[in-house]
Amino acid sequence: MSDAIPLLDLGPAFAGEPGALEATAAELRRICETVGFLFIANHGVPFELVDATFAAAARFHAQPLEAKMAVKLDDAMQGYLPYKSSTTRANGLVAVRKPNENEAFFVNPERDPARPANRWPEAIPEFREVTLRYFAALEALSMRLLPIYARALDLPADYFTPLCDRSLSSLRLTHYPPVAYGSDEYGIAPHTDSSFFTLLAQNPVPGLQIRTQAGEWISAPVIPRTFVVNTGDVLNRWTNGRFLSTPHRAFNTMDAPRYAIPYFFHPNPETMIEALPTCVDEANPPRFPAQTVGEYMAWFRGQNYAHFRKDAATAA
Ligand SMILES: O=C(O)CCC(=O)C(=O)O
Ligand SMILES: [Fe+2]
Repeated sequence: MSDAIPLLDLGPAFAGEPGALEATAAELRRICETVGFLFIANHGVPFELVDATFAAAARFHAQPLEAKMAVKLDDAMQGYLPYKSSTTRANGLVAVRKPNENEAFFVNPERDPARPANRWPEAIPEFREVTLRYFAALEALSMRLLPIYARALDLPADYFTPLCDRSLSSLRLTHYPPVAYGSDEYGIAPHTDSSFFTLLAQNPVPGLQIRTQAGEWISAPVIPRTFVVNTGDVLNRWTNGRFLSTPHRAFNTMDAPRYAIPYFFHPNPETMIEALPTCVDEANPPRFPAQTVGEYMAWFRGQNYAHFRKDAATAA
């Protein structure tokens, strides 16, 4: 099953080898149109930084509940999301009623002085430095990927760059304790991501499953030193449905804790998501209403995080 999720080697394109950008973009186009999930190799992110971030996630979640509640999720969607307090409602897939069997900590970028800064766990001084360094590395990788996505869509290589250079991306550090799952229970229930794309560092503990176009759930293989990349709903809408946003879910079936450190890359909040010029024509009219990224995210978060549901109801 492992070849069901293709592997894309970024080495030649990132090295600027002649013809490599176009060849890599053509391969990315094929994968995004048919699978929506891929592994990337030679991405340039130092492995020590990935390991250090997994360690930071473990250290954060090992704290007493009281210390975690001191940095509880705020209105800017940063901080601690307690165990079983999110339900994957905005999934468009299955009626999920039970909360996810995980807890998480969200880190946001700190570049916008108008937004409140992240709140950091006081007892772990290195946590801030490590997670912000990881955030910066994945943001840099995302910006390097944009020309490949642009060429995959027959757009000028720099098309997405000014639309994504002040993104409100977010890093999630999730803890899935070992549990016996009942019916309708998941580590994280079937969902698509809201992102442009998501970069998920290869997990030493398996547990991610993706739903193929044929409707079958398959387990993602463990390929050391890669990232899993998947198209999110924003790019699915932007491409008028051409790039798939593929459903996935995760469980922890081991006896030990499982951590995941997905980075959700988003365009700038004011970027308007309406069918890209190369994804729409007379025979293929726009399928989604034009919406800014900010508007779309507000809706998505209202659906999935209990904390935001009141706001969502008033906004609706
Ligand atoms: O735990 C994983 O491997 C995937 C997590 C995920 O899909 C998410 O947080 O959106
Ligand atoms: Fe996801």
